[in-house]
Amino acid sequence: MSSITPIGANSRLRQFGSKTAGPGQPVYITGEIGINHNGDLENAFALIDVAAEAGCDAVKFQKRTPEICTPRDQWDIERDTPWGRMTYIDYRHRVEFGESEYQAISEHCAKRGIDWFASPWDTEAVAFLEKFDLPAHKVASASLTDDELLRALRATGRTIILSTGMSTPKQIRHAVEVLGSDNILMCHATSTYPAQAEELNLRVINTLQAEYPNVPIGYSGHETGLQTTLAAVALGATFVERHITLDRAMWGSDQAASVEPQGLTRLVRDIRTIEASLGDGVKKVYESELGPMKKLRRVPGVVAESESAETEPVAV
Ligand SMILES: C=C(OP(=O)(O)O)C(=O)O
Repeated sequence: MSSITPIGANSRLRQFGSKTAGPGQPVYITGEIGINHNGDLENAFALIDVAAEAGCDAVKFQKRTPEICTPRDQWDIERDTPWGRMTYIDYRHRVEFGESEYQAISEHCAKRGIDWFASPWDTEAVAFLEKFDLPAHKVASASLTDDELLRALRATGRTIILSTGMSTPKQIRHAVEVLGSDNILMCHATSTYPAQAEELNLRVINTLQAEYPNVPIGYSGHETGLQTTLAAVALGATFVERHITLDRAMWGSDQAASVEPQGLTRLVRDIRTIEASLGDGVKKVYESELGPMKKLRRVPGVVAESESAETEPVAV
């Protein structure tokens, strides 16, 4: 059980270690390493460095217990891999990090000043991750209907990010009932790799905001390119996650739909610009507009002090 105290029922803010995510807070940006490290700790360190240098708040991994997560009839199927021909279950072990590797990852992240967390895909993986003092856990879209996993995650008391790809509104409602809404942040997602623009349906971010007013809403993107993730931020996403890779041509199922180092740097920079530009929604006349106003406005009009903030802030 964690020592983290929830910010409180009905608050739309969520704690991620020393950082806070939610409306009015900087977008919490996560570089999803997933299994793009290909089981190699040096690749993981290099990806952590890339995310830290780009200005991400966190990196994320996926943690599976291969014997639980791999259907029994798939175990013995052989496949070619960069490490030679091997059975699928051996391959699943090959790309999974154990305790000593995650200890090294913890130390490396601390050195680089970046958080890490993971999506556990089974309850043993939850127990494994609880050995580390993580800022959050994530429910992958594929796990949204796994009540046993959701209950184990709720019991940790940590912030839970719930991804909603491949899920119906009814399934999402049920998952929120199981997890409780006080400690979750929900992500809109489309679970295709790469996802097509026509199927991103970014306005669902606003649909979720309306249905879950006390839950911060974020975006977990699997598209190629960056524009649509920036659009998600403009629509009010308070959390963003994108897969990251050292090189899209590397071996592995998620590499091609991942963002490379240069793209990640641009993405973080542009998210910060967009969040600064969204403002508070209160219409006002800026000091910096007074000069141009004097030069350009033929009829000065009357601006009383009380008129400078006529509108209410827009709730996002
Ligand atoms: C697959 C994952 O998430 P999403 O559904 O957001 O892609 C994950 O976090 O492991």
